[in-house]
Amino acid sequence: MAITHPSFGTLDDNRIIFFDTTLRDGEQSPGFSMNIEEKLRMAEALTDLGVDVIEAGFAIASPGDFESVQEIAKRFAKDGPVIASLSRAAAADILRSAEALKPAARKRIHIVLATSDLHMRVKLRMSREEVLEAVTGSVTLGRQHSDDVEWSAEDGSRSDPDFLCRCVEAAIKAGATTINIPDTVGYSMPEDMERIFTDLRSRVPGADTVIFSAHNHNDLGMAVANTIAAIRGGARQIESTINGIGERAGNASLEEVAMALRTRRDVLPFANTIQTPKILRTSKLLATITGFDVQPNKAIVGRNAFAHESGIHQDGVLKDASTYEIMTPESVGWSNSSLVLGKHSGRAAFRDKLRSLGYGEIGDNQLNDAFRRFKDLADRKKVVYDEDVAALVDDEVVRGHDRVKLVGLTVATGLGVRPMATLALEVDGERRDGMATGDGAVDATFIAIRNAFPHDVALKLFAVQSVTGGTDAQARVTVRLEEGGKLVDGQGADTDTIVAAARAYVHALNKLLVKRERTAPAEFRATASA
Ligand SMILES: CC(=O)SCCNC(=O)CCNC(=O)[C@H](O)C(C)(C)COP(=O)(O)OP(=O)(O)OC[C@H]1O[C@@H](n2cnc3c(N)ncnc32)[C@H](O)[C@@H]1OP(=O)(O)O
Ligand SMILES: CC(C)C(=O)C(=O)O
Ligand SMILES: [Mg+2]
Repeated sequence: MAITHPSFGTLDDNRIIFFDTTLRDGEQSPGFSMNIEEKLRMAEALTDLGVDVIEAGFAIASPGDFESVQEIAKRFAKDGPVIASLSRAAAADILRSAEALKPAARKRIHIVLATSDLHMRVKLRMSREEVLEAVTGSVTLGRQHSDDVEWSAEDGSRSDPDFLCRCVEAAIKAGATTINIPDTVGYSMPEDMERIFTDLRSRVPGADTVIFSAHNHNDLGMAVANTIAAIRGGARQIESTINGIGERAGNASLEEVAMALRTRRDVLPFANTIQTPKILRTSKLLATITGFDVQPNKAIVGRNAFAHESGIHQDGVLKDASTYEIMTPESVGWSNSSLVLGKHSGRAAFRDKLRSLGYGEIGDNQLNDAFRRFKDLADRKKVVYDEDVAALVDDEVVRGHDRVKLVGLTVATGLGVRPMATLALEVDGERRDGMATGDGAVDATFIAIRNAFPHDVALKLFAVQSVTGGTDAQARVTVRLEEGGKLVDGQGADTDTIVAAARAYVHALNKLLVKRERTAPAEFRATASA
């Protein structure tokens, strides 16, 4: 049966709404925080990917979160996806979300309140009656600020079914237009999930006037299976994240749900707006921004997702790829461009490669900067692989607003020699030089950065990965810095591991500066500096 929704109009019963929470639940995982520019970049990529709703943040959580939601709302002031902000069942939270969302063309206030006996007793210290009153009060207030209100029953899957029905009924009566039943701690089995939605839809008065939504966590590795089960039970909105990032073991991964729906249309006859060929580049952009690659065997976007090494499989794939591939690599964005890039390639080939990798919308300035860096890389590397190009362009996009830039680095090192680094930074346009010796070339480089731009932080993680194979491969370095309990990750890629390390450190430093500014009291924010 078709349903009418304030943000989407009339929706066919087989239409699945993709609600992306990479920027909210995804960002809640340690080390995954993003600055405003990075969130805007991700929001644009998610829009390009075709998601229906972007949960941009939790407006009351910090001044920075408020600003991120507001900036994303401004970016989509004329059209675009529905922009959502999370709120507890508290007036201050709801008003803060409403304020941040004001500029958006389409907005959603998302209100959450736990309904399981455990959470109500231990965490909220509220009785069932108090929770019911809070559902009614908060959703009523939400509706005074937006036609589109989502109500979530935190820990819904572990809640008493009868009480959950009463809460959902109260939320619908107060005007909620989407009802989300999260499996907050990833406890459910698929059959539980299907039953929860079937029961609610058959038992709650008014259930046929709202959209039911599933939000599954992956603590037992069931998030995607549970999401599919929820759809079978009647959920028509699914909440997921790119690469499955999120609290603890993460959320259902958007790319896995989208490809399950596409690949198994025979048993899942549903429609959605996800442009699956854009999946890989969105996944890679997130990995570049956060500094965390997915594991090689990750479904859909892992390096090995379409790789075949054993002879029998290779023989099969050579005869007909469908013997061992249930979807084509191109359908999720792995390149099918036959052009091999190298030092003799020009702008046309570079642009073609970017298009085939899904970077259709890149601006001229970014293209020119990326092309310059590509030429520089091609001088040092025989073949520039797709992964190299993606690392290089994403690096360019992510670094666009940095206050501190690495402009020069020389390192002298060797057997029996104390390594020495000499470097130049540009800080807000002003050149600063630094020089230092250290226990190793990386140590010397990091001390030289601190000499050029004094700051007091702790290095918590230093990790090196190779972007492709071979001795001329680019190294991708991740650096985690800590300041006053705040953690940030920076990333850098280069054929020279020390240069990649310096880039990663400087990237982390820039994130820290943004974080410092975002959390400083308003009167200090204009003047905050290192
Ligand atoms: C399942 C989820 O993912 S929910 C979203 C989780 N995300 C986050 O928490 C990230 C952002 N959070 C924050 O920045 C902070 O926790 C804030 C700003 C929201 C609140 O900070 P504080 O005021 O210092 O409270 P603190 O975090 O210590 O405790 C949470 C309080 O909210 C209450 N609370 C928790 N959930 C809800 C809710 N849904 N509705 C109303 N109150 C709630 C708790 O009972 C607790 O209240 P108490 O201090 O009276 O015991
Ligand atoms: C805020 C809610 C939807 C949530 O993230 C959860 O319960 O996991
Ligand atoms: Mg969650």
